[in-house]
Amino acid sequence: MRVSLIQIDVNPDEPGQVRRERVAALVRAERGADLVVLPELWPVGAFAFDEFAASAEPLDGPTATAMSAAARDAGVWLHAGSVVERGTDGSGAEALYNTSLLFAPDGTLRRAYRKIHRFGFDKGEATLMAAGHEIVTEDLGPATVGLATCYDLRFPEQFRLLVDAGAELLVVPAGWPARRRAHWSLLARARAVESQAYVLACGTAGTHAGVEQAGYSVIVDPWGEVVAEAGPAEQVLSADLDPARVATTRADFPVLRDRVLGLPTP
Ligand SMILES: NC(=O)CCC(=O)C(=O)O
Repeated sequence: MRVSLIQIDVNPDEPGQVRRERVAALVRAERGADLVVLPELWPVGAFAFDEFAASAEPLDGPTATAMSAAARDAGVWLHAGSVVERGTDGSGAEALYNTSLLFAPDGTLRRAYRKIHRFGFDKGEATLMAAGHEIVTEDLGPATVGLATCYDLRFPEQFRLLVDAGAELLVVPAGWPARRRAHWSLLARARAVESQAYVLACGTAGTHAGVEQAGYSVIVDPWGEVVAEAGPAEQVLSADLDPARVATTRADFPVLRDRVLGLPTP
């Protein structure tokens, strides 16, 4: 199974429509891959909080439309990273979500995942966006993917639920800052080891809203070994994966079988 992670440089001087067209061309160039992955909030920048509202779009907005066409033209599954989604909350009030979009090779939007853990504590994304509540997986044929976004990487309980739902490839688009790059690399490997699954962690490059991005997108195998790692700049990171290794790793070293569910709380 061929996967390509496109680590996009989010440059605030590049107009949104220009970036969409540029990224669509990069996706089309990955014809032959099975799965292409883009980072978190690449149309606006994960830390460009002041621009979230203005850049918000519905699930059939300009980014989704461009990415649907690119997936279809390339004939690939496309995890198009995330967009600021303009949606509604449970009461029908308008709300923004950090929503990842997964397109099938025919261009249909197959899954939308609203980020569960919002970053920023009491500011930024955590106050501007509403939280998702749904664990999302999708069977791509060669493997089942489980979706998480950036800060979710710090919450192993979400990854347990993804594994329970059948995930073999954990796809994590991100806009991770350079100053916490060590956490990014460590957590990507930790989630792979504990899940005995591939982790495809795709970040951004460049600096936006004064926040230097880490880059260093990484593909980790079910044993926790790094299969491929990007540098700090814009880059396409590709690798051939063997999804059967998930089952063999879990069978040969069956730690997931030894989980004790329902441990008593202190
Ligand atoms: N966009 C994010 O979720 C940033 C997460 C982050 O910076 C961190 O977990 O550290």
